[in-house]
Amino acid sequence: MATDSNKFQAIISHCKEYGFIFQSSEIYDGLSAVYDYGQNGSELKKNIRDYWWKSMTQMHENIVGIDAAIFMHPTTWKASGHVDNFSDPMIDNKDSQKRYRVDHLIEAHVETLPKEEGDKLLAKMDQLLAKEDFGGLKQLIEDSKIKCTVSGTSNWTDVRQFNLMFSTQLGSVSEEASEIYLRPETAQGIFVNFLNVQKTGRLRIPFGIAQVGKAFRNEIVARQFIFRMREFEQMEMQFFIRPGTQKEWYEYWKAERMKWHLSLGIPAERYRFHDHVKLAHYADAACDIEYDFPIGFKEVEGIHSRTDFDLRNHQEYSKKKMQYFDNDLDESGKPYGNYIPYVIETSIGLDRTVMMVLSQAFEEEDLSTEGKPDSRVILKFPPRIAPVKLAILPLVKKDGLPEIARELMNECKTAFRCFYEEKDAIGKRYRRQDAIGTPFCVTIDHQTKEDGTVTIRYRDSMKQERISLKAVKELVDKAIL
Ligand SMILES: Nc1ncnc2c1ncn2[C@@H]1O[C@H](COP(=O)(O)OP(=O)(O)OP(=O)(O)O)[C@@H](O)[C@H]1O
Repeated sequence: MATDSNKFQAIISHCKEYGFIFQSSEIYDGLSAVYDYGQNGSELKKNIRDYWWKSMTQMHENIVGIDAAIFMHPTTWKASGHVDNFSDPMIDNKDSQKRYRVDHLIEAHVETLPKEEGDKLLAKMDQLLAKEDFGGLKQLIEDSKIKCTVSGTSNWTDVRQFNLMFSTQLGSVSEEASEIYLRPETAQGIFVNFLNVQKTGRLRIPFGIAQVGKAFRNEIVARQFIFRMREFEQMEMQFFIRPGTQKEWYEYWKAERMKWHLSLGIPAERYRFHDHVKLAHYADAACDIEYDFPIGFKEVEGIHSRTDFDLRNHQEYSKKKMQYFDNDLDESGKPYGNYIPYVIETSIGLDRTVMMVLSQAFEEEDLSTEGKPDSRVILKFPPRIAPVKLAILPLVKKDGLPEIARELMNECKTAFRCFYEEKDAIGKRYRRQDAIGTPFCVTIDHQTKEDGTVTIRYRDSMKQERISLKAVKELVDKAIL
């Protein structure tokens, strides 16, 4: 049985064993902080992505989706501030050559201290980070006698900024090639297309543009499975509003996004808001939605009031107008006229959401009865995001049972993902489905031939009942709505 402290490791092993997530290029000993999704992981991820997409676009008449390229004109990243600002303070240990993000190094040390002392240190660190006082941060690390985990020494370099963007060359001949970046966020693809979408879609403020796609960051501390990756997916939505209305829309989206999280069946006490004290260069208000992972409360989603920072800067750097004409009337009866819209952003990591859903769903149940030890590992996914919705299992491989099962398979597989299996005892087959989170199993047996009923077995309660073969599809359809 996994205790709380090793639940994280148990989830990682389970993900590998059941085809959810593998280390990238594992046969070459892997690539750090890069992961591949296997047959079940990619279905789970796709279902979460689809659920987010649908709740943003289909369920909001004033939000549309786009799919912008990963590569963008390099000036994009100057205008957005990423070339100058997208960096973290780092420090290297001279003996081990190991590089640390300063805040992570101090936070790890704080965990070894009594609470009061730790809190003081964190408060001091936050102050110095806010002032970008790198000399002060180095002093704090030295005064606190923080040691490198590899060399065990306190032989530190100065604290320096380290840009997190990956760059590469565009063009085949090296002299002509120009340096471009792999996007570190998807948001800028939305901003540069703001007018294209607004005009062609005849959209009126307030409206939103949503996008899902890969983002790349050269993260330094990268040892938390899919929580912090170098290549990951973001699901972002930029909501364009009239200047001066940002407070109410910020509150609206905070509430709306929390509703979405709760709709995943995760109880409210596993979430909390964390308001930012130190704001990013583009924001006038910001908070995170944090989930209680096995590694503690951590950010899953950010909600940011981005002002007109991005559009204004793109206007300045591109020399193209980024304005919207608002012909609604203000209080004095005049049209609001031309302005650069303000933006509220909701930005959620798809991979972190996968990790959240896995953390919430993973359970090891003790099913021992007197004298007979037994247990099962189960993933209690909400049916709508489970990789497989229905397992169809003929009791035996003969007597016409596989034929009936195949017929059911043909009826259901166009509507949702099913899994067909004839091999092994039925109990074993049920357990394998529990381990990948299949909410329903249906067994076709000899009685099916007589009265057209099947046994349906529910994953969470393990209860079984007989229902009509004809009712199976509708039952699953309803559960995944
Ligand atoms: N390296 C990463 N790996 C996986 N997901 C990430 C990573 N960086 C960011 N995300 C996801 O993208 C979302 C929005 O990105 P944002 O720039 O706000 O993150 P962040 O504040 O830099 O995150 P963190 O403080 O954890 O580095 C985050 O809430 C997170 O879910």
